[in-house]
Amino acid sequence: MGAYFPLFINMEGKRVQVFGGGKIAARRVLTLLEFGARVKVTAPMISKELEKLAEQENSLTLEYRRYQRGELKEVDLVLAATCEDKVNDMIFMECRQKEIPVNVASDQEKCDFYFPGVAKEGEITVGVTAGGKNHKKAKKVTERIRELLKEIC
Ligand SMILES: C[C@@]1(CC(=O)O)C2=NC(=C\c3[nH]c(c(CCC(=O)O)c3CC(=O)O)Cc3[nH]c(c(CC(=O)O)c3CCC(=O)O)/C=C3\N/C(=C\2)[C@@H](CCC(=O)O)[C@]3(C)CC(=O)O)/[C@H]1CCC(=O)O
Ligand SMILES: NC(=O)c1ccc[n+]([C@@H]2O[C@H](COP(=O)([O-])OP(=O)(O)OC[C@H]3O[C@@H](n4cnc5c(N)ncnc54)[C@H](O)[C@@H]3O)[C@@H](O)[C@H]2O)c1
Repeated sequence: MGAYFPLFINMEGKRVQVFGGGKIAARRVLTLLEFGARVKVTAPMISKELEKLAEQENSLTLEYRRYQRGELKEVDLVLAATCEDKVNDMIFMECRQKEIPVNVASDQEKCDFYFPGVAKEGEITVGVTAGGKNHKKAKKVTERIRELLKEIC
């Protein structure tokens, strides 16, 4: 497959539901909040990092429970980031059925969009992807761009 086109989306007020409240969810929620999204995290166990963030951020709500099949409604975007591949698959299938854009962190084949590495400084925003072919390189390039933006912006 060819490279994915970097579409820049207005996230202001968009309703994002994130399943899973661990390391990956925390990293991505932090980014989404920076762009004005309204985020709901649903998971039986939620990290301290997210709990702290929820105390400071009105746009972040936490729900301490498991995903329930058929539950999705009034949501613009879904991230499946639980540690259970089967659960992520079920979330993916429900989103497909309801035509809700979905990203499954454990399976690049089940992503309507990839989550990029994000470097942001003032009005400049850069999104980085290696198209699912090299996550570590995407991370390295993002870190270098962050340094560069700090220097020149
Ligand atoms: C850019 C970044 C954004 C972010 O996540 O915030 C990102 N992955 C990052 C890091 C990273 N990811 C992984 C490792 C562990 C080391 C390794 O495996 O090499 C590390 C390195 C680390 O964390 O140090 C593991 C991993 N990742 C995916 C799978 C499943 C699969 O490939 O099928 C698995 C195996 C899971 C497992 O089996 O357990 C899938 C995806 N990860 C993506 C994005 C999407 C496009 C990827 C691309 O552009 O190439 C894509 C395709 C879909 C999506 O999730 O959107 C962020 C770097 C930026 C930053 O850190 O600033
Ligand atoms: N895309 C990426 O960049 C990337 C990188 C590393 C790992 N991963 C994948 O992302 C996923 C999450 O990784 P992590 O390190 O954040 O895991 P983690 O163990 O830190 O967190 C897992 C979370 O899933 C929740 N969970 C478990 N069952 C659930 C259910 N039925 N409903 C809702 N939530 C449920 C747990 O309560 C916990 O909050 C894994 O599948 C991992 O393979 C992706």
